[in-house]
Amino acid sequence: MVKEPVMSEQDGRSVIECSSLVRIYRSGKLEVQALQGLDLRVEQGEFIALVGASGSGKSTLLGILSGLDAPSAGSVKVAGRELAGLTKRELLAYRRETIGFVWQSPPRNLLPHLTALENVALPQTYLGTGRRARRTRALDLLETMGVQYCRDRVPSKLSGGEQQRVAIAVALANSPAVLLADEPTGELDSDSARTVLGALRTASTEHNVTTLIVTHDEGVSGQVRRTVAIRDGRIATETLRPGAGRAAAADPDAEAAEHESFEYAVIDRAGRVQLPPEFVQPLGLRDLVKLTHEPGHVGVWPSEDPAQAAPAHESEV
Ligand SMILES: Nc1ncnc2c1ncn2[C@@H]1O[C@H](COP(=O)(O)OP(=O)(O)OP(=O)(O)O)[C@@H](O)[C@H]1O
Repeated sequence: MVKEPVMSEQDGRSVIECSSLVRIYRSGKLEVQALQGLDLRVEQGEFIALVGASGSGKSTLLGILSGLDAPSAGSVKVAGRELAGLTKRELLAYRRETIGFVWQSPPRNLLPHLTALENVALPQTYLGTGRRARRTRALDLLETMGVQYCRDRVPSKLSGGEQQRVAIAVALANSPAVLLADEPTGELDSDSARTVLGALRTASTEHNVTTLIVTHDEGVSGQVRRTVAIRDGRIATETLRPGAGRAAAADPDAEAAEHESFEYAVIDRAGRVQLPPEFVQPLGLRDLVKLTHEPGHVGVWPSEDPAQAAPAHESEV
């Protein structure tokens, strides 16, 4: 089966492009705007964490990206395809071929009466892959995830962490362009969570799959290079950690860079920027702030006695 190219018409590298995405839930006279004009771009091979308070719209976004839900307005392109125009049949093919998904709850990811090997082989039948090739690929994926010893066990005989690693192998079975994971470590102890995060990273690097993880777990968000924070249905801030995810032994700069991180705020089309609390609270910024033009950046100052206060926020422009 021929897949659409993993390419955006816009810049040739973005695998996920959400533009002014809106999702409104209606029940009776009530309306909830779960996504309120969200913009997000994720490049080929990126490994990112999506964080945000409960109700901020994370699951809604994942539902749309996975083709299970549709936006009320706006555009969402994955692997170069606009999802809004796809028929039901095309969406089914999209879910089977372009997206791999890992849910929070380990039992939800696997069929209980099939062994780990059979679970990983199953999705490949949708692509018409032959029996021997399915088995070979399933064994390879279980090995990559470090759970080949689980191949003949059914899910009830696996730990939560083992089930999640088998689930990642299932998600990779059809070589998706994008791997989506909704709180994949949410029900695991910290050791298992670390192993599963490592397995996701392996999936991303060895299979070159663009990976987006929704998480509340700071152990996860603190270790990925790019963390995107969603607030009230929009991307509010981003944190970039240049060294995160690089092996220190292989890269002498990685350890130093791991301690360095930059927080970015999103500036919308109207020029609005939402400053994160850790920038606002220490200086008691409220109501009116003073803006100054500085060479190459903008200063944001408390409005009272700005000459004596340190700049509250400086950003390169
Ligand atoms: N099917 C639905 N019908 C009506 N409102 C919904 C529906 N699904 C989500 N919502 C509302 O949309 C908003 C965003 O919900 P969403 O589940 O996307 O948030 P979330 O960030 O994933 O939250 P959590 O971290 O608790 O899972 C919330 O106000 C929620 O109550």
